[in-house]
Amino acid sequence: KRHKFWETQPVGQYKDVGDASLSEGPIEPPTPLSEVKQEPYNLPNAYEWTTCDMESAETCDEVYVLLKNNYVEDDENMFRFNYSKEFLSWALRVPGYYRSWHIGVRAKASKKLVAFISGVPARIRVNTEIVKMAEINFLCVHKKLRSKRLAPVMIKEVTRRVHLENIWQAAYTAGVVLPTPITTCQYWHRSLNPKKLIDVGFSRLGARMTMSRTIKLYKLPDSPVTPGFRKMELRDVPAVTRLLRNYLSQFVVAPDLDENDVEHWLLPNENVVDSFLVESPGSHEITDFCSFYTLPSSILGNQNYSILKAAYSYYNVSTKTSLTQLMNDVLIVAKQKDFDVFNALDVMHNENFLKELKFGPGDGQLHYYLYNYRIRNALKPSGLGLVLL
Ligand SMILES: COc1cccc(CC(=N)NC(=O)c2cccnc2OC2CCNCC2)c1
Repeated sequence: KRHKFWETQPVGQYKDVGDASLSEGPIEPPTPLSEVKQEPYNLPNAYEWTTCDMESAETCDEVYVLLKNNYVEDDENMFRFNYSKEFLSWALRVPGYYRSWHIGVRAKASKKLVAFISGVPARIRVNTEIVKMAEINFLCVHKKLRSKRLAPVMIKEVTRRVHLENIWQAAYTAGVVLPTPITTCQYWHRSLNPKKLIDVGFSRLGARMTMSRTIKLYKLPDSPVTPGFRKMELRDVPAVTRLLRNYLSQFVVAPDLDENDVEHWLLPNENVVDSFLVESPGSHEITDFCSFYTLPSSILGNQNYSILKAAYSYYNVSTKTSLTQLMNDVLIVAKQKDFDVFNALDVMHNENFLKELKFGPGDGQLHYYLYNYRIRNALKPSGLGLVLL
């Protein structure tokens, strides 16, 4: 497929795949800051750039409404991601963030926000190299402005602003294939409220299955079974950081998280992220960790329901409790919190529990990309230790 824009960018090109002569690392060297384009790229005349100050409740609400009405839908256009305002604030106001990387496009006449793209700084380890990167997310163009070729200019503008902060690599995901994925993940769903999922068309009643048989199939205990399983607290940050850093070191690509990052990304934050750990009752040693983030979806066109309450597997570490038992406890807690479905990608060691815990395969794939960084050997999803929101 022709990728007019992506063929001009420093990303792995299809023709490079398998070329062992190409070394791992940056594709292009950094540009001297004086040579980085100082002024913003040109937009079509009727539109203007705006920096979205996510600390302003009003601007945060504008971004929320734009995404709620125009962001990613599933392949059958039955659901649309409905990131909450508090989630967007958490996802964008990260330790060391740059306000200039929260980029909007307004219609000059109406001043309405019609497009958005964001970047947040992250330290990502690729094999033994720790690389400062921008995590790019929430690229959204209003439905009425599609195919005006706004996305390429928004990607170039966020790239320019990232370069101005002397950062030359980025990480991003997409449901579509672009040049060239570092890995392609399958997503899986575990029903928690099968009756609602079938009613809204997310799931279908299995062949030779009745509704009551299906409800029984997905039934879970009322509370977690692992002794010492509890909610993470602020005092746990040092121990969880040690546990997580050690666990993530086995993957080819993973975030390089310090205590400050762990406090931001993994401390429980109501309706945004939930995290739990296992503290051995005797030794008080923290042996296991699990977490999920809250990302509801709008249900498009159903009489009885308007929101699908979905939990997304985040970072999980098992050193004493089996990963399967740990994740079953996470499912139990998600059900207690009235989630309808628990989603997971087949990254890290997730494939070891998916089938046993009655996850079903989703109907799509999520592709991971690095910008201006070549990885020599193709990565399996099990080699990926990075979960993007
Ligand atoms: C159920 O509502 C949906 C609303 C919009 C799209 C999709 C399908 C889909 N595209 N799902 C995923 O990308 C996905 C499935 C499992 C785990 N993480 C995922 O995506 C995350 C990470 C990438 N950014 C979006 C959220 C589902």
